[in-house]
Amino acid sequence: MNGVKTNGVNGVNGSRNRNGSDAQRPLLKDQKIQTSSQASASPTANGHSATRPTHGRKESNPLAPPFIVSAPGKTIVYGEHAVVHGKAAIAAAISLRSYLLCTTLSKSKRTVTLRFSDIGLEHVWNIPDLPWAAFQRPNKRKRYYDLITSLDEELVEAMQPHIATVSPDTKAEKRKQHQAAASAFLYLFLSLGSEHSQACIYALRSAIPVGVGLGSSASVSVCISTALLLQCRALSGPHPDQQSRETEEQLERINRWAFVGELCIHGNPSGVDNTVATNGHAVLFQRRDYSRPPAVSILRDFPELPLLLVDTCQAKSTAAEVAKVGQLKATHPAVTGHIFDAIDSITRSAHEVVTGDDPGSLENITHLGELMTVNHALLSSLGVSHPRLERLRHLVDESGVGWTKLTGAGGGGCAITLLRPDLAPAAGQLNGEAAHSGASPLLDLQRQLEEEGFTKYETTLGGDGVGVLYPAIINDEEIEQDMFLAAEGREGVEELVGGKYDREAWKYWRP
Ligand SMILES: Nc1ncnc2c1ncn2[C@@H]1O[C@H](COP(=O)(O)OP(=O)(O)O)[C@@H](O)[C@H]1O
Ligand SMILES: C[C@@](O)(CCOP(=O)(O)O)CC(=O)O
Repeated sequence: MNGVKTNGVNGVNGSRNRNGSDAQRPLLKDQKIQTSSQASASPTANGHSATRPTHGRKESNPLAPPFIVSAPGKTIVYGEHAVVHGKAAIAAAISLRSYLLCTTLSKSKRTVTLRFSDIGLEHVWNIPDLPWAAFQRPNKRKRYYDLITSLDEELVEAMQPHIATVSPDTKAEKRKQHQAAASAFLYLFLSLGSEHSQACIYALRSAIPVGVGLGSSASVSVCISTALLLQCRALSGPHPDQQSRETEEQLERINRWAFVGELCIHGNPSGVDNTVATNGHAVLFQRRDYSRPPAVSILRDFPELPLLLVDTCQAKSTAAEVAKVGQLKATHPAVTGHIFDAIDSITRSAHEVVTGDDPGSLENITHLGELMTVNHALLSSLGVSHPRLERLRHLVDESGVGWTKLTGAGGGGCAITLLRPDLAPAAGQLNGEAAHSGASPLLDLQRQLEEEGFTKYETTLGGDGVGVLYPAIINDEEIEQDMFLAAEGREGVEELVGGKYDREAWKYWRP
């Protein structure tokens, strides 16, 4: 693993691997790790960088210790769907995250394993059996810094027999979910790795509910992209004294490959989800031309809006909702064009407010709230609402606590409600004790939502993008795969990976 500094941590030398697993021991504290410039000395078989010893005897080549990468989910505040058609959107990272634990195996092993236990996916591929020849043909081979804007159909086809064997006996819907995640992984593994790639187990846990519009797929894609780029030594850092420009470059590299993962999972993504999952905070995002990088402005000072995030618990498919809007556009180009333009104006008006003075004033929140109401109505006119979303909106409207819109693809999934500041508890209190005591229209609403089977998610907006825990050690203890996979629910995973107790251990690329 290149350029990733050991934390000099506590426990790097003395870490305990409690099940004596196949994983290699972590690097020693003072062991030198290659930097990317050193690594670029000679290309490997896959065209990636690596150093070659200059003397006759081979240097020992310790395998990487287990490490974890993590990325947040997101909520689209304004502009979903229109963003697929070249308009602007604002999205913010949420505090729910995915975690990918990568355990390199000894050299005698030649397998790559996915253990994505949230969705019940377990799969093993034999590395030598994978279609390397197709991916490494001179006109097909991709470099880690390439910008890829569409999948190569021939490569997708070459990969197909290896995807068809993923969960063949599960129900169609589940199989689709498994094969989508497996495709994202395999396309990136084949693009960034080689037949000499080290055997590794990739174990995934996510606190982000799957397929409810909170960007679970983008978060997973960012984790996969980061892990594979780290393993092929195409990233430097993250470390705190890294220069801004270099940091931005690493994030850009991660984001480009995460977009490829998103292409595998839902066909026609705008890229806004993976961009916010990579960079964190909030973003103003627009992709006018799919052959070029999108225009992205990171909103680091995105206000702490008092938001309620509610799940209709109605399953939806991003791919299906995006396709539905695409179909409407094909049939009614002028009408949908006007709707997209109106959504674009909403996003721009909201951007002015959130980047202006005092975005949290009653007047500005009212402005933002009214924009949400109109944005929802326009999404509804595109056909991506759902009776459950309309019921939710109706309940919120009746309670008078704020303004609601669907977030993400719609067709079910989640909605966000911006709370009136004169009625809402302070943002920090929204999810805590204060939200459960006393009588208020907000509490009444929350009770009613519960009664009708809606689920509230506790989250804050903004926060860091992709992060790395290298090695996977928290408070002097190595995080073991079995424990990680068995951790109970979101709290169990978060407690294990130590976000709360050992914040220093996690490193982020912060430009
Ligand atoms: N925890 C997870 N483990 C494995 N795969 C996941 C996980 N979360 C999401 N995915 C992948 O992402 C897909 C969901 O993507 P999508 O329908 O776009 O939902 P969302 O709105 O949450 O992004 C799943 O079918 C699966 O392939
Ligand atoms: C509908 C869309 O704008 C957002 C989809 O978000 P999600 O997959 O529902 O989290 C699609 C996209 O931007 O790729």
